[in-house]
Order: sequence, then C-alpha cells, then structure tokens
Amino acid sequence: MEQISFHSNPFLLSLLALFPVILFAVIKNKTKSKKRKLPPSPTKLPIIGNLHQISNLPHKSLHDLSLKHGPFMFVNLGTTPCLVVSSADALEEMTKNHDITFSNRHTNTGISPLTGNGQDLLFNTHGDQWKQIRKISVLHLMSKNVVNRFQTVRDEEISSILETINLSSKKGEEIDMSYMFNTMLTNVFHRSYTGSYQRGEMRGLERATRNFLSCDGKLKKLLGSFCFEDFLPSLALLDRFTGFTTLKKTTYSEMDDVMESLINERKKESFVDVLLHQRDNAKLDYDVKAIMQGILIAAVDSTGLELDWLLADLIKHPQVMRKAQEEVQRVVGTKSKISSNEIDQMHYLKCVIKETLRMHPPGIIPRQTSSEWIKVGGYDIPPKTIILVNLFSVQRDAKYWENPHDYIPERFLEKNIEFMGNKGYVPYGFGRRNCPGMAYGNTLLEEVMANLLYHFDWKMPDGSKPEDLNMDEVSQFLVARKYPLKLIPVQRFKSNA
Ligand code: HEM
Repeated sequence: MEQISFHSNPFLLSLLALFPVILFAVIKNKTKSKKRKLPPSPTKLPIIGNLHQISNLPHKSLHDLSLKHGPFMFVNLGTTPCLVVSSADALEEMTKNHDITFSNRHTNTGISPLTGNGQDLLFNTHGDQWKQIRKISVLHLMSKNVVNRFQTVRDEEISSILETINLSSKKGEEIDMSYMFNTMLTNVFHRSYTGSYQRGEMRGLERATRNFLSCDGKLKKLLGSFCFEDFLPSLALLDRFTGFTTLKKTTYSEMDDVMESLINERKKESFVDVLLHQRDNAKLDYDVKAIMQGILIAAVDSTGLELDWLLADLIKHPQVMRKAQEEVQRVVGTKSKISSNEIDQMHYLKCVIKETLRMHPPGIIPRQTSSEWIKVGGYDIPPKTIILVNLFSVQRDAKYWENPHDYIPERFLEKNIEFMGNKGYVPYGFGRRNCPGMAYGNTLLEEVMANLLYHFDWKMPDGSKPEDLNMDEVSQFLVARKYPLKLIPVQRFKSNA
C-alpha cells in the first residue's frame, strides 16, 4: 500500500497550513451561533409546531400568545418559523431600524399565482422593479389627482346604490349591504382601470364585474382554507384531495378572464393602457395581469370590508350613529348632493372612520426579512424570516390606547392622530411598503358613509335590536365580517336619494 507523504502531496500540505485558520473559523462560528439569542416561543410540538395553539382567527390567538410571550415572539406554523410582532413599540423599532430589511413580502401557495412569479406590485421583492411598478401605479391610478379626476365616476356609482337602497326602503325590505358595497367598489375600480368615465361605457364592464365578484368569493374561500403545502410540505399531496388544488386552478383561470376583458375594454391613456404601453415601449419587464389583479383585490376587498365594519359599528352604537348623522345633516343642510368641501367639514365622521380602522384593521401584515441577520428587542432574527405584524395587537396596545377594546370615536377628537406616523396606529401599513391606495380608499369610505348617513336611517331585520347584530369575524388572509350585513333602510327625506 502506498504511504501517504505530506511532503509529496501539495493538497495535504496546504490543508495542514490552513488548519489553524479553519479551526479558528469553526470555533468563531460556533461561539457566534451560541451567542445568538432567539425570541421566546410557546412550546412547540413535533411536525405541527404551534399550529395547535392557533385558531381559525389567527390574529386573536397570536394576540393571546403574545400577552404571555412578549411583543417579539417566534411561532412555528407547521415547520415554518415566523416572528410575530405584537406591540406599538416593537413595530416602531422594526420600522425605524430595519425598514428596508423587512420590506419584502411573504407569499403562500394560495396567493402565489397572484404574484406573476414575483413580477407584480404587491409581492414583488423590494428593489428597482417594485419601485417602477409602484411609481406607475400611483401616478396613473392612486394619486390624489387621479382620485379627483374620477369624482364623477364615484358620484354616479354612489347614486346608483342610493337608488337601489331607496327601492328597498319603499318596499320595507332588507338589503345585503355587503354585496352592495362590493359591487359598487368593483364598478368604481373597473372604470378607473379602463378609463371609462361615461356610465354608458359601464355596460361593457357589467359582465366583468359579475365575474370578478364570483371569483373574488372563491379566492376568499381558498385563502381561508388549510393548505398542507404551506404548513406541512411533506403532506402537500393531500391538497389535491381536499379540493384546494382544484379551487386554486379554477379561481385563477376565471380571474385571468376578468383581466383579459378589462384589457379589451381599456381606453387610451387609462391605467391598463399605460401599463401595457410602458411594458412594450419602455421595455419594462413585469406581468401586467398580475399587477392588475393584485391591486384590484387589494382595493375592492380592503375598502369593502371596512365599509361593512363601519356600518356595523354604527348599528351597534346608536348614539354614535345619531351624532354622525346630526353632523352630516348640519353640514349638508337640505341639498341632495354632498360635495367634497362639505365632507372636509365632517370632523366627527372622520373620527368614526379612524376608530373603525383601529378596531378592525384589514388583518395580519405578512413581511419577510432579507438575507441578513437583524437584531430587534435584544433578539437575533435569522435571515429570510417571515414576519407577521399583528395589527390587531398593535392598534389595541394598552400603552397607547385607553380602553383599547371599546369603540370610542371621540378619542380621535382629543388627539390629532393621522393614518401615518403615529405609534400604535397603522391601518394602512408602515414604512416604504405602506398602502399606496390610502387616498382612494379613504375618499371612498368618507363619500359612501356620508351619503348613507344623510339619506337613510337603518334598522335591524326581523324586529331584532342593534345589540343583536352578530359581529363575528372570518379570517381569509384579510379579516372580514363573517356574515353579510343585511339591514332595512328607512328613507330620511322623501324628495332626496
Ligand atoms: C380602506 C381601505 C384600505 C385599507 C385599510 C388598506 C390597507 C392596506 C394595508 C394594511 C396594506 C399593507 C401595507 C404594509 O405592508 O405596510 C396595504 C397594501 C396595499 N394596498 Fe391598501 N388598503 C386600502 C385600500 C386600498 C386601495 C383603494 C388600493 C388601490 C387603489 C390599495 C392598494 C394597495 C397596494 C397596491 C398595496 C401593496 C403595496 C406594496 O406592497 O408596495 N389599497 N393596504
């Protein structure tokens, strides 16, 4: 057998020479990872991690767990570790020190087709492409200027729902306000996307609106379903048997058809037209349909669920409803149309909207850190960690909100708290990844609510009382009302609406 000679083997020789360096690196690495301090975590079970401690309302379960384990807490959703951020100070620290690092979003299996392989706006990695898409979208769809340009579109769509509500009021029938809100919002955004300023042009979009509402319903069901691939990847095959895979396929195929019809209905220089033009002429590489569907869902679903909560909160608190109605009446007088100047004077209504957005934010915001370790709250957070910012906990943080679980719009009269830049109040998100549709969303909330309060009183169906209104929630990525809001409208002035 040939003897191994260190002298004649240059590889072994260099290994020998490098040995002290390698040893030093190994020891350094070991002591470093030993020194790493991960956030506290509830006790985990093998395979499922902390899934057994999380109900079908994750924002509430995670809130309860955070009361025991702290504002930075590690939970394992199946095999996936996540950092849950649950207080105003914790979020402030993340945003102040690590805004860029955690400006990526986490996706899951149900959402992945929405992202167009990461070529959309909502789920794109933070970087140049995301910046370009966001700039185009704000400039051509969401800026204050564009919101003003589409004033007549909103006026027409709001008048249209007022007419329908009026008919129900004459018959004394109940009306499904949740459905009404979603239809109106889809019409508004379809017209804003395609530049259909004339209501006549809406005819071509009626089918698209019906189809969008149908597949948006399927999408919510999909996002509310358990997905093995996300939590227990080794059992991913089971998704085929639960119906998850089929539902995902049909939902996105129908959504694609809706985007196709919006592209066909587009007018020159509309948002959709600009997206296509920039992609083809300015050679910007992105997925037009993915951008369109992502923003449409963000716009319709978030604004729709907040309108639902707003009206429900007012039903549940009749004295707040009365106060808001008195203000609207005082400002508008006896006119039949409410102007934006008049809405600017409705200070109490604005507080009502702020309080509903505090109590019922759209849900948990999923982010993801970049490829570096970060330190927060004295803990070390590994690269590529999924971050779940629990807005429910942040906006009910007792350090910043007195009686945080009570509905008190007056708290906003006493303090000047805006949608951005206040600790413990982030209904439109935070940092550079915040909601670019805030101006559009908030304008819609104000205009719709001012009109509903001005023209109608609202009664519970079947003679039930306001306190009987069911306020249960459902979590389908966003946290919405579990049951549609069905009410009986009562016209306030015979000649109006
Ligand atoms: C009351 C209505 C709305 C609420 C409460 C709301 C809330 C939010 C929240 C909390 C986020 C996550 C922000 C973050 O990660 O920090 C978000 C993102 C987003 N929202 Fe809204 N939103 C509303 C309406 C709208 C509207 C009307 C549009 C479009 C016209 C829109 C478009 C978007 C987009 C595109 C994003 C993702 C931005 C990005 O990742 O760069 N939203 N929204």
